[in-house]
Amino acid sequence: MMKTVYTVTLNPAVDKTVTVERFTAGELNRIKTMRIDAGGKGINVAKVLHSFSVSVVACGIQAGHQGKVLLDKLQQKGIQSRFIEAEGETRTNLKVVDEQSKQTTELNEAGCIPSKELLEQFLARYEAELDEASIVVLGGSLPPGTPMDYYRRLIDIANRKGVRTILDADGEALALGIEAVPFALKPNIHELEALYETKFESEEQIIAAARRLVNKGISYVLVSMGSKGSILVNEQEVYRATPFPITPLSTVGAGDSMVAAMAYCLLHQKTAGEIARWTSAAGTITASKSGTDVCTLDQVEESLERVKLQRL
Ligand SMILES: Nc1ncnc2c1ncn2[C@@H]1O[C@H](COP(=O)(O)OP(=O)(O)OP(=O)(O)O)[C@@H](O)[C@H]1O
Ligand SMILES: O=P(O)(O)OC[C@@]1(O)O[C@H](CO)[C@@H](O)[C@@H]1O
Repeated sequence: MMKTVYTVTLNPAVDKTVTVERFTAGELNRIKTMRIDAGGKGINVAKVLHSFSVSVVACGIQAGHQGKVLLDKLQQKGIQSRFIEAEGETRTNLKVVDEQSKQTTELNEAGCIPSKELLEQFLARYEAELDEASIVVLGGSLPPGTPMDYYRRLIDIANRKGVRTILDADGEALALGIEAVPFALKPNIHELEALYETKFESEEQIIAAARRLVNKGISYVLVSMGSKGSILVNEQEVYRATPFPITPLSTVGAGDSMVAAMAYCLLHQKTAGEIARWTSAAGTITASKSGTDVCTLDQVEESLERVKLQRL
């Protein structure tokens, strides 16, 4: 059985992570350390899956010098990539880590604008290559000018071919993507609130919102809630996973590690309870690492029992 995971990152980034002692808006902040990583949600998922020894292909759109930097970084890690080249320049996203508060401030560029022809070319290539995939992960913002229903189209194609999809997006791209009924969704709490234009006052409300999505035919909805952990809902079950204590170094990519762990669990036919545990362990370990550095399989396996899992 084919076990390759395709990750789609239409708007990737070179992530520049800097640390400052104490970030103060409106003042001069001296940088203490700096690192560059290949970034973008699908790319981060590919990094985790590659380190889990899963066959993975990172696809998407790249451009210019920064696009080459990104491809070089993937190559150095041994990650197979199939990116279409656009005009312009792949964006650089700045992540400022405050050493004292342990908070990360993110400044994400909009990204380069792919032409209509290039977007059509990507769709055609995606459709042709999908025959090799067993799971497709669609993650992150759409590049400026991309039709908001682009994820819906990508999910429609995958559904027609019987390939399971995991969607991690926000705003209108998420809302329209849901219409195509992806196999799984990983919204964070803010994305879920924005989707239903509400502020959740209780866990029951979060579960009810996730259930509405499951009732549309989505098999798994995994809601991540930062240090508060996550809630996994499927047709029969609801789980709450509470992470073990960590010192967060950079939470960038923590959600992507959860998505990667979900893909890993689906490939290995794990139960809903196991998915809740694995995804929580993966996200938590990545949150304890610097830059866009991600969890390893050994670290996740060693921490599984430290996740507090409750069936609700
Ligand atoms: N401060 C923290 N302490 C412990 N675990 C954390 C912390 N922050 C994040 N995590 C872990 O990471 C997971 C994902 O976090 P979050 O909900 O912030 O994801 P996200 O918003 O999708 O992140 P991103 O988009 O940056 O990848 C959480 O469910 C939790 O397991
Ligand atoms: O601007 P988007 O596409 O929503 O998010 C992009 C991004 O913030 O997401 C990843 C972390 O999840 C980073 O590697 C990257 O910079």
